[in-house]
Amino acid sequence: MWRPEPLPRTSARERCMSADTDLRPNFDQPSELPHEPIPPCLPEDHISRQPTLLQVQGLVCGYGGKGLLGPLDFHLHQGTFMLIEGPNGVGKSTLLKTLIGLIPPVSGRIDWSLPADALRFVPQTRTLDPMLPATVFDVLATGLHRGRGLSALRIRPRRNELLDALEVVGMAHLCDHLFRELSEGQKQLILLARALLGKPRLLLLDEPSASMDPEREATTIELLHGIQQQLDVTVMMIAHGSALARSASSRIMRIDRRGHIAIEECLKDCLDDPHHTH
Ligand SMILES: Nc1ncnc2c1ncn2[C@@H]1O[C@H](COP(=O)(O)OP(=O)(O)OP(=O)(O)O)[C@@H](O)[C@H]1O
Repeated sequence: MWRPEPLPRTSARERCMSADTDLRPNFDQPSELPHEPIPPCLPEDHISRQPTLLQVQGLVCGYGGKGLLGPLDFHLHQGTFMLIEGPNGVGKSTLLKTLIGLIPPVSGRIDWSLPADALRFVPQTRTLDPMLPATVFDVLATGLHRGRGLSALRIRPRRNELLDALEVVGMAHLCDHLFRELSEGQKQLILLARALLGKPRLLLLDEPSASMDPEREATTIELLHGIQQQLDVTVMMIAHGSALARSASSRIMRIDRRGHIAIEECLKDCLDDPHHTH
């Protein structure tokens, strides 16, 4: 199974376990990074030389033609770990869904320079049908279907391949359980395993660790960080005030209550955007 090697550092879990609630961001003020950020494994000038995967210009997101967020201008380089933070209801999920085409933009441009099949979206579990009559195996198997249309019905997933994917997130023992009977944190891990099955080049995650205990959150963010660093997968992730998520990030997008964004670069040499505040 496609998976990163364990990262050569051990203190991330401790950092998360000891994360001070004072590190929670104030969205009206630039917040400080945790004291000991996870050291980047890529050379510092690596990311800025990477191709641009996404260019967003004048994007206004919203519903029924009414703007909620924006206009936004930003870009995303391959290999970036971008964290999206902001108060409840400012439109973080709306932004991700607009970027992947689930919600039409009110106005503006979204230019992807990688195929749709190279993206994987990991939604919040509460957006799923709570009565979904499927096992974990069935849910995971749908990760092999993307972009195949009706021909996906002919796919016979190999059990070992799915078990390997579950093993990566520590959930192999739940393979034959009903998905709806899992805890929210377990469901989040299954959805992450499902996304990884597709060997994505870009992962978009909507609060992937929202329902996890601190230790599982630390393991999950370490896994995502390893995937980004070692497999060159770009990550865009929404998380609420997670010190560990911030320390794993190379860019942090903060959305304020007015629907404006500020982007903080966490590696000096990826300062590729002269306009930090948009
Ligand atoms: N389908 C929809 N139609 C109309 N309004 C919607 C729809 N979905 C979400 N909204 C509204 O858009 C606003 C932003 O929602 P969104 O879920 O993007 O916020 P968020 O920043 O991700 O919040 P949270 O941190 O609580 O998850 C909310 O006021 C929400 O009620």
